[in-house]
Amino acid sequence: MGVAGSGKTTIGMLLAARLGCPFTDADTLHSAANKAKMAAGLPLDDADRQPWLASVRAAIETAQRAGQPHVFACSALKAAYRDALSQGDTAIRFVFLHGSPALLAERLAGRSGHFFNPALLDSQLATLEAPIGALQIDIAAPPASIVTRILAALQ
Ligand SMILES: Nc1ncnc2c1ncn2[C@@H]1O[C@H](COP(=O)(O)OP(=O)(O)OP(=O)(O)O)[C@@H](O)[C@H]1O
Ligand SMILES: O=C(O)[C@H](O)[C@@H](O)[C@H](O)[C@H](O)CO
Repeated sequence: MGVAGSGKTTIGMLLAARLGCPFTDADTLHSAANKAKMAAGLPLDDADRQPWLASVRAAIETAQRAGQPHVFACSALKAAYRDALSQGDTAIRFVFLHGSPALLAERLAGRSGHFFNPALLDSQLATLEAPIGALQIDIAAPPASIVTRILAALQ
């Protein structure tokens, strides 16, 4: 979890590869309307996110039925969103990727071919409710070392 540009896709894919398990990016579950809204520079609100989070929760339940580890990348910015995703299941671990606004803006500016409008970073940071008790990882390090840290902490 984390705001746009924090590396959820990059780190999540690498983590899943290291775990030898599937990876799901919640970005692939957004409706066309949500993607168009973000591309137009408008932040999603609770009502926009509700059906999307329900889809992510459904994907989590499918993964649980498969009975193997699964890595999800999802912004999950508010505590209520994380509650909707985990439904109190403590086996679902959240990894919070956090970094300075300047580094996040630099990462978003360096990325192309993505529907997310970098101008929305401020709203992402304003919406973010940092999780208490979750594993918190500084995104300044290279991806491989971030993944090594996450693996060590999750064991
Ligand atoms: N630790 C890192 N070091 C250097 N570059 C990174 C790191 N993590 C991610 N990046 C780069 O930063 C950009 C944003 O990363 P990524 O797309 O994975 O973020 P994200 O959180 O999935 O974003 P979004 O929520 O908008 O999909 C990408 O260009 C990626 O290659
Ligand atoms: O909750 C949200 O506002 C959205 O999930 C965004 O965070 C984007 O999906 C993503 O970060 C950009 O690709």
